[in-house]
Amino acid sequence: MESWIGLGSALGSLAFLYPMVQMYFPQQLQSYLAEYTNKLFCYFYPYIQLTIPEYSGEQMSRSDAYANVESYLAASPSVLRRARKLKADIGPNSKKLLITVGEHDEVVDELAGGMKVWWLSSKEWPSSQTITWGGAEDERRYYRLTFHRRHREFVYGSYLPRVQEEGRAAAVKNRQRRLFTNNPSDNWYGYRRSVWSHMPFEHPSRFDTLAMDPVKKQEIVDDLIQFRDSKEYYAEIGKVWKRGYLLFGPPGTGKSSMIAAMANLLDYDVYDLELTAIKNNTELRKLFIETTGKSIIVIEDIDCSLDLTGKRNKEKKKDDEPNKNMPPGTNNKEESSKVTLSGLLNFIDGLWSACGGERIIVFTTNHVEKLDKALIRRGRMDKHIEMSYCGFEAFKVLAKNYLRVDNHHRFDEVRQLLEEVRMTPADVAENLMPKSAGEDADTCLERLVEELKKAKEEAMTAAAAAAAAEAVSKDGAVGSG
Ligand SMILES: Nc1ncnc2c1ncn2[C@@H]1O[C@H](COP(=O)(O)OP(=O)(O)OP(=O)(O)O)[C@@H](O)[C@H]1O
Ligand SMILES: [Mg+2]
Repeated sequence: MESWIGLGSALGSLAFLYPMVQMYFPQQLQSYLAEYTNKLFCYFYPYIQLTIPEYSGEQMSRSDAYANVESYLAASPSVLRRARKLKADIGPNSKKLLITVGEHDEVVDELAGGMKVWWLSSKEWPSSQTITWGGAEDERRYYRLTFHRRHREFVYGSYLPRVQEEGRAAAVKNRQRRLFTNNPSDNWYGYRRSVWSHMPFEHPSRFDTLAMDPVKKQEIVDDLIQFRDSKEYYAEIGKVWKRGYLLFGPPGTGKSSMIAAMANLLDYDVYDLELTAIKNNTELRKLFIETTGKSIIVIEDIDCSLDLTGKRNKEKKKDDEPNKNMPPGTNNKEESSKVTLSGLLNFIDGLWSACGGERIIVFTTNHVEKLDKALIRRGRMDKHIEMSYCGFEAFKVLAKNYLRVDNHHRFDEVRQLLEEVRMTPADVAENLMPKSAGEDADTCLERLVEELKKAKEEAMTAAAAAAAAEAVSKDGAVGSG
């Protein structure tokens, strides 16, 4: 079988005769010759060759199809075993060494039913003497797939889509996850500028280290996994494959930690969207379009983002009034963000998210009551999660995590106090963390109990003071009445 392919290549190399044919034969004879040579070629050579170049399109950007084949071959041990030349590289977004078929080598992929296809990894240099930036980009790498004509339907309809899908999945598994932050729009244009900056995402938070009610936690984990695995379901019901989460609660209750745990669970990238750095809805749209699938788009402290809440609207009105401290002619309106509620709603709704699926959008806030109802209605923010003060179950997770203890004689006391006092998981965690090598679980739990008692006393004193103030104001009201 391989000898047929060799023959094909040999016949292909007869192409050098073509200029001679052009020179000595009239036009019509030339086309006859071309047609019959082609027929003769097909008669002797029943194989089809399909080339997937590394760079394609007007922008000459790296082709996803090429990258997927590369990952597919790297993830197929039976194919790789037959390679004589291998190459190893850490790709732009990968965290592991990718070992795949080296250049000028050909491997065979044996499929069910004794069917075979051949992958050649190769490269060529452009014939024209054009000058380009950088040396390596001059080489044009490509994969060439060879298969028998009679397998054409199978290759186009099943094999190639499978190669792409498996390659993509392997690349996702191997990729270094990233944390993106939006650049100010003044930096968006020019050589190699981009709307997002990124760094490796290496936050250690996981669901098993997250302190919260275990039933609630399990419900969230199930919901996320259900979302991740529901590609077909979303397509079936005609819904964009996205889900919105609203995390609300006081500072230090684990909202940001929960987002990191979500990203780690699902293996998604995180886009941290700073709304105040965005000038208008058009910029917001551009940012969204430039996000990729398998990602969590986060807007932290949404109540502090301009124009979205009642309070901010009032502040905006104040901004619109002329500022006496600014020179005449300058407009402080320009300084304020013009991202509007409707812009943000469009951003979350189907309109712009139609450009791709598998995205989770998370808003966090300390003041859920301040948010516009339109923003957080179901369908936009599908799941509302309250992160609250530390309960006993949440404390047990922290004790296990920070002190490696499942049980302790102090636990009953802690349970009692946590029912009476409100303390955030961040504060509980801080008290549980050993401050020196000599501190053991006893010391840390004792410190926590002391702090809880202190907080209880403070709360009682504050309550008594508030009651006294109320009594005074009531007396005053009665007296004046
Ligand atoms: N529920 C929790 N489980 C485990 N650790 C927590 C939890 N809540 C807070 N912490 C600890 O406290 C620190 C601060 O928590 P985090 O940043 O997640 O709070 P937050 O709710 O996002 O606060 P803010 O509203 O101020 O942004 C974390 O680094 C983590 O160590
Ligand atoms: Mg936070």
